Amino acid sequence: MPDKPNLEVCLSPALLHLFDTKDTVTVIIDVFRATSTIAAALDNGARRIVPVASVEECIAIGKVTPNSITAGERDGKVAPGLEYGNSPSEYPRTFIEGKDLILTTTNGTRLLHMVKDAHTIVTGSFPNLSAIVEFLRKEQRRVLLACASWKDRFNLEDALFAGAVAAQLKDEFTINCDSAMACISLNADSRGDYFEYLKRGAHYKRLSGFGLESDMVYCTTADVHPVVPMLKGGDLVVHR
Ligand SMILES: O=C(O)[C@H](CS(=O)(=O)O)OP(=O)(O)O
Repeated sequence: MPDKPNLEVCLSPALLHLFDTKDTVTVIIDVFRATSTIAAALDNGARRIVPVASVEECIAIGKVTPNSITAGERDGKVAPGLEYGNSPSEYPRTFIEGKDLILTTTNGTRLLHMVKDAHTIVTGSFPNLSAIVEFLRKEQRRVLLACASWKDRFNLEDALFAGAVAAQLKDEFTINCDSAMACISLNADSRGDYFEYLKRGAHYKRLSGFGLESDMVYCTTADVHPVVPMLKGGDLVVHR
């Protein structure tokens, strides 16, 4: 019987250099809120998402891209010069269908640009949890679950999502990685009530200070946007 592929979890972009991303399927995870917003916008019909590192680049690309909107935040608030923010509820089908979303965020889009040599890069969040699990199951390739964390510091929500994925795949993959095991334990501790569990987290407290509790309810609701956002030629598009 062939060996089961490895599954590992990287808990912060600051630790990424310790992992071999070559030929992996790397799942970028930024539950609050970038990868949840990406799942929402693509499932609601965005043509593509262009993830960019800086606000300046976002504005410049927006200017030359027809039917596009510029969006993103810095430190949780809409960045000056951009039209929209990083909230999944800002992108219903009635608004985003057929448009290009040029997006820059503090943590999520930064990590997307850091992974260079993966075989495939996709983005994961609770709204597309089962779609990601099914995709990884079918791919049968080495997996890195990469947490965007918060400014390089460990965060509970990305680790919990990594645990929710790893727990479902643990019999089909080899897990010889303590961070993956720790994430699986977090997932068991949560008993599937992701929102309640994450209320204790620093990121929840910071974003609720901006009145963003409803966003966090959205971002912890499983399987409402069953898409696999995949990086192709620098854009995120729905994998079909
Ligand atoms: O908008 C968000 O949810 C965060 C903002 S902050 O870094 O927590 O202030 O950005 P993201 O890149 O989506 O983590």
